[in-house]
Amino acid sequence: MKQTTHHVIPHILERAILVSLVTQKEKRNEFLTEYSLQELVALAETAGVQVLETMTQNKDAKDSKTFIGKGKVAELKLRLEELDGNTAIFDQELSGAQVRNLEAALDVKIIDRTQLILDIFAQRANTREGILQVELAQLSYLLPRLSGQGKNLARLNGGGIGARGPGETKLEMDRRHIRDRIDELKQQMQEVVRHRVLHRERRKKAGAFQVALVGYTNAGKSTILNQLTHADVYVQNQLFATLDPTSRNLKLPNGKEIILTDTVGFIQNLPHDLIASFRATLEEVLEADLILHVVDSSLEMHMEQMNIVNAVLKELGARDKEQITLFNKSDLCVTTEGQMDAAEGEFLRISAFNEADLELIKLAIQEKLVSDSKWFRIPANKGDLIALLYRVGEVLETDVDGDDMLIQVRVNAGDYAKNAYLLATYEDNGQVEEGATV
Ligand SMILES: Nc1nc2c(ncn2[C@@H]2O[C@H](COP(=O)(O)OP(=O)(O)OP(=O)(O)O)[C@@H](O)[C@H]2O)c(=O)[nH]1
Repeated sequence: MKQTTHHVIPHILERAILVSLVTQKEKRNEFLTEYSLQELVALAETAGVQVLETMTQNKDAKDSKTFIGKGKVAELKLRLEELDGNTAIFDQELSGAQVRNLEAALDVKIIDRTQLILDIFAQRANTREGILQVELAQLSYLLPRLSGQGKNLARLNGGGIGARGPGETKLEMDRRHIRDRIDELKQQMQEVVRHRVLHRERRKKAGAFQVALVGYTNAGKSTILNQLTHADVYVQNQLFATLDPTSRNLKLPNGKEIILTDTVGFIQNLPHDLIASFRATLEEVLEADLILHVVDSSLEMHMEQMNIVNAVLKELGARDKEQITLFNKSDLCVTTEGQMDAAEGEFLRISAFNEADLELIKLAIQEKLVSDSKWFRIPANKGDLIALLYRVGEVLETDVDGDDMLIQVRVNAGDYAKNAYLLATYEDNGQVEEGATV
């Protein structure tokens, strides 16, 4: 019987040589290029590819026809034959013409970094939103790469990378059909986005404090979410184990509940089509009151990873959000003060498996929540103002002092500003410094 779920499609084993081109411009940052190639190995293995070896080509500039140049193509062909390879995976994005020329010259399947990442996403997508987003990204990648009548799609009929995913059967369509399908997917996405916005608004109305876990892929975001909330989110020592955002309630030491959301991992050179297609998901980060930026501090490259995440956050417009950096996996390494100083704002050095560290995370969130709040002293006969406070934010604590009610509220800046003329005179700053000596 034919299986329809993409998880169980029999895997066509790719035996691949991984190729990276270092141009003069990139040479200045050789370390990053080398790291990118190592990462490509991890990505390929995550996608189920057998990696035969890696190959680097130094060149002044890319070759418009074959990307790496004729001589290197000949060398690659020889190695593919010697090692019985059937695939070449390139660390940079290739044009449609380059793919066709390389295919003609090498007679193996040609994949680039973007296509590989899209393939992993296609295997991971589980929700309707994730599936739509991946298919949209795959087709947007494919469309400008089709030649003539789209006959080159035949190369995908063999299955494996580039042919897998939610839109699998649809990848065999011609150009016109692909355009129609992209329009259809965009429409369906609008519906999904509308739902998401409604859902977010509802959550905002409910006044919940929202915290988003962001970070480079494999940094430990899902583990932290699971450990903090006893959730059951898929954790794997693999890249992009989580694709769809997962939200859970988390109770803080003071008894308040907040919403903690795990998001898709970031990676360098995240394909542009993917960022565009996943905007709806990534925008969850924009709604957060606080970002927990998880860093795998056991990696030599963790500073570079941090910068990449910060750059993506900037692209999303989330750069000015409050951040706490969590230098995770401290059980595996010693992170120096100097390295941690590079964090934006506050930071904690933690291990997701250490109970005391988990408490520290909760306390840090609690501190932010409380520092976001104001105390008000409202005379008992001003019931309307008390009701108003419940509308402009989340009431954290109440107390009574003689005839006055003391109310601590995490105010929603916009709503508060509109009502400040009524409320400002009742702000009570003395209350915040609890236990202060007179
Ligand atoms: N030693 C150690 N391992 C950890 C720690 N936190 C997470 N891990 C491991 O790191 C790997 C990745 O963890 P995940 O929680 O899946 O990472 P993620 O950031 O959600 O990954 P993506 O879904 O790829 O974005 C898993 O094997 C975890 O067990 C930690 O503090 N110490």
